[in-house]
Amino acid sequence: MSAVLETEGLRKTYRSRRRGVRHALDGFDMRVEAGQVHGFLGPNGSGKTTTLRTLLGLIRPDGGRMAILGQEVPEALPTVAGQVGAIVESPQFFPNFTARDTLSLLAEAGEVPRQRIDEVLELVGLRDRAGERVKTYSLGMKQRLAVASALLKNPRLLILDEPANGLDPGGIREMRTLMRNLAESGMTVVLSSHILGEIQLICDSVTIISLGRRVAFGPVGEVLAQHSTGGLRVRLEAVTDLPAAADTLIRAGIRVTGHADHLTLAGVDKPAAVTRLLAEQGLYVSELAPVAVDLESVFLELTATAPVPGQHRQVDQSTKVGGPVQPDATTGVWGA
Ligand SMILES: Nc1ncnc2c1ncn2[C@@H]1O[C@H](COP(=O)(O)OP(=O)(O)OP(=O)(O)O)[C@@H](O)[C@H]1O
Repeated sequence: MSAVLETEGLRKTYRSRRRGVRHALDGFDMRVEAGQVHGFLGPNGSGKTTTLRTLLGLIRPDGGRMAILGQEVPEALPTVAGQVGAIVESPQFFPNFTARDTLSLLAEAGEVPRQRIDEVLELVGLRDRAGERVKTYSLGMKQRLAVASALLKNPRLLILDEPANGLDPGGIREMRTLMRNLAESGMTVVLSSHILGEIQLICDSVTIISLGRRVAFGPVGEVLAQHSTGGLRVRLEAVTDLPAAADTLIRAGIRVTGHADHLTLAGVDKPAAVTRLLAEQGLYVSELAPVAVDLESVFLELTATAPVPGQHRQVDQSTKVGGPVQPDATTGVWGA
C-alpha cells in the first residue's frame, strides 16, 4: 500500500531564553496508508499538533523528512496543498458571516464549484442553519462548520485535530459515520483525538506518540493484540464459590486475581483445563472469556512507561507523565 502521509526521524526543538530547550519531536516516525482512517494519539504536550503544523508547513522542522501524497514537503506543499483539507487547533471564522458566506469565501479562494457548498453543509448537518451568523453558533456547530470547510475541496487527505470537540453524542456518532463513509469513498482521514473509545470504533490504524517519539503504530487490532495479556475472566454460578475456585487454580499454577464477582487468570495454556479443574471440585463455571484489552489501557501503559532520557524531562514534566501506570484492579487487565 502507498503512504499518503509519512514522516521519518522528524525533529522539532523549541528554544526559549526563559524555558530553555524543549524537544517537541524527537525523531518521530509516522506512516498513514491510503484510504484509512488513522488515529493520531498522545497525551497533552506529546507533539501531535507540532507534527501536524510541521506537515502543513506552519512550522519548520529541525530534522527528518516528511511526505504528503508521495511528495516531499515542505518543498511540494504548493502542489499538494489543494488536495489536503485540515483543521488544526480551533479555526477562526468571521463572527458576522453566516456559514454559507464563510464557505462561499473559501470556495471562491480555492476555485471550488458552488454546488459543493450545499454538499458539505448537508454532510455536516448544517443545511438548515447555514443562513445564520457564526457568532450565534454553538461550539459543536462551529466545529461542524470547520469540518465542512476542510471538506470543501474534496481533499484526498483530511487532517482533523479533535473533530468531536463540542459535538453532542448524536453528533459524535454522525461524525463517526461521516469519517467511515469518506474513507470508503477513497479519502484518507487522520484524526487526532483524546476520545480513545471513539478512535477504537472509527480507526483502521493508529500511531501513538509520547515525548515526541512513536511508541506504537499499526492496525488497531494488531496494536491491541500486541498488548493483550492473554488473560481470562471466569465467573461462577455461585459467587460464594470464588475463594474456593481461586485456591484450586492457584494450586494448579495459575496466576489469579480476585474481583467482587469474577476472577482474572493469567498463565493459562488451555482454557478447557480451567473448566475441568473447577468442575472436579464441584465448582461450576458460568462464563470463561478472554480479557479484552482496550485502546485506552494500551495508551495509558505505553505513554506512561515510555523512556524518559534526561533531555526529555521538560516535555515529560509539562505533560505530567510520571511513573508506570498502576494496573486497573477493576478490569484485571494487568491484575494477574
Ligand atoms: N511555540 C512553542 N514554543 C515553545 N514550546 C512549544 C511551542 N509549541 C509547542 N510547544 C511545546 O511542545 C510540546 C508539544 O506540544 P504540542 O502542542 O505539539 O502537543 P500536543 O500533543 O498537540 O498536545 P495536546 O494534546 O495538549 O494538544 C509541548 O511541551 C509544548 O509546550
